[in-house]
Amino acid sequence: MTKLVQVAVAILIRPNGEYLLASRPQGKGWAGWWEFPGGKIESGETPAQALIREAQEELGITPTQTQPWIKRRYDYPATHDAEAKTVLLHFFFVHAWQGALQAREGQQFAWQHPQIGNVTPVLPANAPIMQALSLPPVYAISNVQEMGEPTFLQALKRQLDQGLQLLQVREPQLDSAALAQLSEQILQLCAPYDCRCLLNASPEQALQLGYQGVHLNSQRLLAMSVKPDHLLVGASCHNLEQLQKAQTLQLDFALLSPVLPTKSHPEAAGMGWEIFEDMLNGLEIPVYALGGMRPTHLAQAQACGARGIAMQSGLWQAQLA
Ligand SMILES: Nc1nc2c([nH]c(=O)n2[C@@H]2O[C@H](COP(=O)(O)OP(=O)(O)OP(=O)(O)O)[C@@H](O)[C@H]2O)c(=O)[nH]1
Ligand SMILES: [Mg+2]
Repeated sequence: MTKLVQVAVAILIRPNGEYLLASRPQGKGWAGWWEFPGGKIESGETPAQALIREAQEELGITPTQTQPWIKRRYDYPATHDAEAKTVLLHFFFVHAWQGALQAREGQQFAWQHPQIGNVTPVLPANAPIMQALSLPPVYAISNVQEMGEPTFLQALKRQLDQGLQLLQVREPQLDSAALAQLSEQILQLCAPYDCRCLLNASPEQALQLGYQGVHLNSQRLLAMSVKPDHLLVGASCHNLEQLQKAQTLQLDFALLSPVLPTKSHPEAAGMGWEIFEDMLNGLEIPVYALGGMRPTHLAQAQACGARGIAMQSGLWQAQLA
């Protein structure tokens, strides 16, 4: 049996989503590969304590604002410069720190744009983490049906000004002419911003109306056999079977709902955070929590391993409060 190594990993992240990678120094296994700063948890240490110590030792900084994220297990084979081992990686976001970055182990640093990583090779255990980081923490869902078009468009503009980067247009009440007209307005409003829009419909409809992505409901997900080309693809899931299907198809992300009870689906009880966390354990596809979410739930969702939260009324209402 290979040994299990527990590791604390620091994702230094800037408000615009850029994150820091470092090259593994000569003399360590997998030298030259890119990784997040971090290292082995010593006996008697919590993962959060190890995170601070490793940041001080490797980077000369002290994290002041941290947030636990995904835990990930990975089996490394033996290589020319390292023995076989299984790692349990405890990823943390580090949003703020004291001190200036220093390469205390002779490593190189590279800040990465979330959608345009430009250093390779990155340690293989990190591939799903980079996929998740290419998506923003908040996924908005439109609500023209309840708010009316002018109020919704105003609220959308305010969210775009505040940095919204991912939007699902979901208006099943509209006929195709009304949907085309609304889509044109939304896409025009979003165009100057760094915000990707997905249509909740078929991939053909999404492409035809000029969207960058499609959001599949669970029925469309189950009927699909290959990921549609040329689109960012998300899917709504309500159980493990659907999550696994989304992962097998290599979709870009999934939603899992309902986590908490919600006004839009009053008949459904929420699964709660514990079951939500269990369902995400071991999955590689990025997942957003949906159902009763408000902006204040983000840290809780991420501590369960989610990429972030998806919100409909919780988002548009938050800014009116
Ligand atoms: N730091 C770090 N380690 C990672 C990442 N991804 C990943 O699989 N690992 C693995 O986790 C383990 C961390 O070990 P490390 O070499 O950084 O440990 P350390 O800083 O305590 O140094 P040491 O070698 O002096 O004990 C390695 O097996 C490494 O391959 C990552 O993004 N960052
Ligand atoms: Mg290290």
